[in-house]
Amino acid sequence: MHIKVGLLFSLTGTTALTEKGQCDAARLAIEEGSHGPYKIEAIIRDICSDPRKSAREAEAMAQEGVRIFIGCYTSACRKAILPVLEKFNCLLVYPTLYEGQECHPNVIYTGELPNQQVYTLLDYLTRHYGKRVYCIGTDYVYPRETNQQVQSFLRDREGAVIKEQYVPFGHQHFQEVWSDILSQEPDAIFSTLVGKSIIPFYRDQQRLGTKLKKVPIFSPITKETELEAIGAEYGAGHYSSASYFQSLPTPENLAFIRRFQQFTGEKRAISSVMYNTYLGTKMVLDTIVEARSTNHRKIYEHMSKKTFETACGTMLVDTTHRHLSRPVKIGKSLSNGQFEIVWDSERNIVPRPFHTSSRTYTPLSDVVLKAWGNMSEEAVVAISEQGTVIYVSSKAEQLTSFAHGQSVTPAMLQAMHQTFLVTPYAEERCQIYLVKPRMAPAAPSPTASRFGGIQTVHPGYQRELEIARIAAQSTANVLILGETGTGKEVMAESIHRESDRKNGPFIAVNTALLPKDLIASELFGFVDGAFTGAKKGGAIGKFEAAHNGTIFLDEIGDMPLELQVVLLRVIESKKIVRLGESRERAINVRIIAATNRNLAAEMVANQSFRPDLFYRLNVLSITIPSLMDRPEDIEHLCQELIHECFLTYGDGPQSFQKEALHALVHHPWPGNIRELRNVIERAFLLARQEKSDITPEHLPPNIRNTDSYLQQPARSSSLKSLERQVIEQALQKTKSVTEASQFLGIARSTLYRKIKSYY
Ligand SMILES: Nc1ncnc2c1ncn2[C@@H]1O[C@H](COP(=O)(O)OP(=O)(O)OP(=O)(O)O)[C@@H](O)[C@H]1O
Repeated sequence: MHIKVGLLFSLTGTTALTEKGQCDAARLAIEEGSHGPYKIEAIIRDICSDPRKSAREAEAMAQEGVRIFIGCYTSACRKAILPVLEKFNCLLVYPTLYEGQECHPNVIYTGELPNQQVYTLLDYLTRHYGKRVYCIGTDYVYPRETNQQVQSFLRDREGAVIKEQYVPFGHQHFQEVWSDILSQEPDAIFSTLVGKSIIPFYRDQQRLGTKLKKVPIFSPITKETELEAIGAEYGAGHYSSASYFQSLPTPENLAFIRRFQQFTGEKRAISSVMYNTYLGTKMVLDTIVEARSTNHRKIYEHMSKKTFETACGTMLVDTTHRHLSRPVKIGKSLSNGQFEIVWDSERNIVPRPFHTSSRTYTPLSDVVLKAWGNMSEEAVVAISEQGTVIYVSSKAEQLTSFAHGQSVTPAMLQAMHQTFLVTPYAEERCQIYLVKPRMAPAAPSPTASRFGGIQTVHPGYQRELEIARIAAQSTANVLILGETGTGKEVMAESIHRESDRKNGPFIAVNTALLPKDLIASELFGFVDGAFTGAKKGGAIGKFEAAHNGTIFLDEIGDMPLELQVVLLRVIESKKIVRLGESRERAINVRIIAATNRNLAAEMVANQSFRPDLFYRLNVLSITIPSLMDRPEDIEHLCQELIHECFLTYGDGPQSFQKEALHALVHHPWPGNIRELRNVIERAFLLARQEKSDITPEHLPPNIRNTDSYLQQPARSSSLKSLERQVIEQALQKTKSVTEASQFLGIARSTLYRKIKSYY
């Protein structure tokens, strides 16, 4: 089958300097590929850097049956052909770095986006040269849009664009611009000049003397091809960023350079726009062969499931944004026209075509991180997408020796994970790590505290057990707080068993599991005919059933408001009224309530819990720490749980292999003891069948491999949840919203708004 591919490049015109090389790169990909049953014919049209000509040529080619286009260097040319792509159902491979803000269903973008290229460059610039930047660009959409992002990036880092200057396409005289730059004394220049203007701009700097030479030019555009045109001696000492540089020493790149130079018969410079064009053409042609289709939707569907091994690392098409997730490097130009790599992301940077703010945190988030860093037992480190430390708490500084502004390599991260217990929080533009020293798992020691069925060596939890002991000796209502699966019900039952009521009933009710309209009848009972469907003869409720004993109200935060009023009355009057009856019945019941939510914060946020009921229940409050916060308890819990399994099943393993226990102790256990229990029971049954001890092979892979942290999902997915935890802690530690807002260092109104957004 014959497929015509339209190559839309400027072979004349101001941007021909860059686009000729792109055209050659596309031709190489077409020539050297093996295209199965397809014969690929390249049709080349010179679009002369002219948007109207681009649209005319594209339309004419589409009428001749072209459905795949490659090229359109400037955004103006790309935008001009979009209606043609839509009209004829065509696909454009757009292989050029650009300003983003687009995700067109007929385009696949294989050039770099500002978040991949410009932010990395600016990050490097501000770290090495300063924060006052002079922007110079050609007057069209790419430079203007990009400079808005530069403005925002610098503003977020207390820097500034001291001037934005634009010149028309093809502008050649830069003396005035340079004297202006000289008078402004910037720390660096950010250039988005394209085409022929680049040559005099760089040359004039050299000519105008040594003072100017000291100001480095950072440009996403000026690469090997442009340096070749400028003259390498004029272009040394400046910076650019991209996935690809000709100087990359990978075998794939060396082979690519050889093939390219053989193909063109010239020993000429190769730059990233050329490689991105080669890559985009190859990706689309390989996909056409695989998908057996030239339909743009099918091509994208196939492409977005694949990874592509390239001369600069593995890349993949982002399934939502049609751009490439890619590694990025920063190069400093040398006097031989090549770039020395001075920074490498060493991992892919995901594409974010739509610019919001480059800022990693909102001001509140900064405060939250600081508050978290100050009050938490954990050390806190935040690392930007570009691999720079953007926040490090003082604890983290001591523990990890990371410093603010430092570049962190994957090897350094790996070392951190191996040395410490690390919980990663994936944030949109950064990773936050909560870091703790790995504690040697302590066997229950003489210092272990026991209360009912609970044993702990964790000092914080031991203090909570003291409160539980006081609760057992009193009749006060108790509120138990803790994440799901931490053992709130076990705690409630232990209080009951240790109290004078131990011979009375212990009745547990999970309000969240009851249908809303049945909670009242379940709790307070009902008489014959009280409501449609009511059981004949009526029934007593849980309160009456718990008479002279304890009622455990789990998930109390889910109780509807109207029932909270009734519960409050019951607590105050110590009497209940069955549904359908007016007679009051005296009851003697101790109430223990539990929740994994923050009732105090919910009261403030949306009044979904009555403060008077909260204070009635919260006479004594016990907080159960999550298992992640008390790893020293895990080993004895494992021993207890395996023993329990042994008693249940009558035979089976009674111990763990050392490696298995090590893996269990070092897992973060987001599901707490409930998850630990399930894992141990499963491992017990597998080992029992093999008549062996529990070994790592009996554990699920994510637990077995303690170093598999890179694959582990972050325990919490967003900074928002971290922020929420900090705010909840602040509300718990303080007596009012005003005090909490002072503690956090934010306005009271901001705190109210934040709380409202969580619930
Ligand atoms: N100290 C403990 N020793 C052994 N097993 C425990 C202990 N604490 C809790 N468990 C077990 O962990 C599981 C969860 O406990 P429990 O139901 O008390 O947690 P919870 O905090 O009330 O959970 P949820 O919030 O989901 O209601 C149960 O299987 C329980 O037997």
